[in-house]
Amino acid sequence: MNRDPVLSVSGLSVTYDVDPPVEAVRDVSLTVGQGEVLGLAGESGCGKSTLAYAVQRLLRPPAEITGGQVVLHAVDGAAGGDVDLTTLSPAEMDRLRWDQVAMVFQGAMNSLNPVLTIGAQLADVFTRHRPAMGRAERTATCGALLEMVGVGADRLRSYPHELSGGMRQRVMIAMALALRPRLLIMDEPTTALDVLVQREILQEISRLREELGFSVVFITHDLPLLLEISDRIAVMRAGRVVEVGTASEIYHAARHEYTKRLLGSFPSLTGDRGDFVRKGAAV
Ligand SMILES: Nc1ncnc2c1ncn2[C@@H]1O[C@H](COP(=O)(O)OP(=O)(O)OP(=O)(O)O)[C@@H](O)[C@H]1O
Repeated sequence: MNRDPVLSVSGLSVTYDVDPPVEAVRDVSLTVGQGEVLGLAGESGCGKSTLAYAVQRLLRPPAEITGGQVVLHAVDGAAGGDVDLTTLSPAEMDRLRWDQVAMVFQGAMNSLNPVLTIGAQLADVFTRHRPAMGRAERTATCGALLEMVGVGADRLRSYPHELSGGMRQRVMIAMALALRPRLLIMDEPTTALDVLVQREILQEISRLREELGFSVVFITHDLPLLLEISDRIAVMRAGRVVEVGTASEIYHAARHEYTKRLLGSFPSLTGDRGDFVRKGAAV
């Protein structure tokens, strides 16, 4: 399936300037299509998170982008055109983050402020990014967001400790989707949750993506999970993308030795080969 690109990463490299330097991301090129779920797989330490943080320009020293571009494409040739995120000033990037590209990371649910209600924290996104929005509309929008992720508007006045981990992670997803970003980057968003809650949240993300049409970069070391939820999968190893293919290509016809080894390391994938690839996924 051909989709218009939302994001194109080309030749991106990131080094941690320590002694000796760590080249965490090496010459990575990837595109994410509109409405696509791109899975990013690879074992711990291969550079997945560094790549995600680089795209969002959230890296801090000693990390440094040493080359490449991260282009966010314009919607249908809209004013302003394509933007290379690596060239934006911090203030320009602040405006764009959340608004166009949002991120949910593994520990996100623990980053909610314990002394503020869920409603106040959601409202803060609008106060900062949509200052013209009136109070009543803000409250209504925050309530609708909580409904959308299955938490319920009656939780607006709850404090984080009154919600389960799964619910708090849903709140973080609501926050990430608040401004209707075009791209959602999720770095192990459900890893800390039990399997049932994880599954419910993944179904919710799939449903929301269909409803709202955003694209997703989904990062995890859990390849079976990626095979189920992704349209395409990029496999990373030691900072490089070694293979990109549709979920079906990766599952049935992996070309790279490392991908085959990675597939082989999940016993559930090497027994009777079930129907792992998501129904309706691009082949
Ligand atoms: N602050 C840092 N200073 C030096 N090296 C770092 C730093 N942060 C990460 N690295 C190194 O960069 C490489 C990539 O790390 P990264 O966290 O991006 O990998 P990952 O694939 O996301 O791993 P995980 O799944 O465990 O989070 C690793 O070799 C790691 O040790």
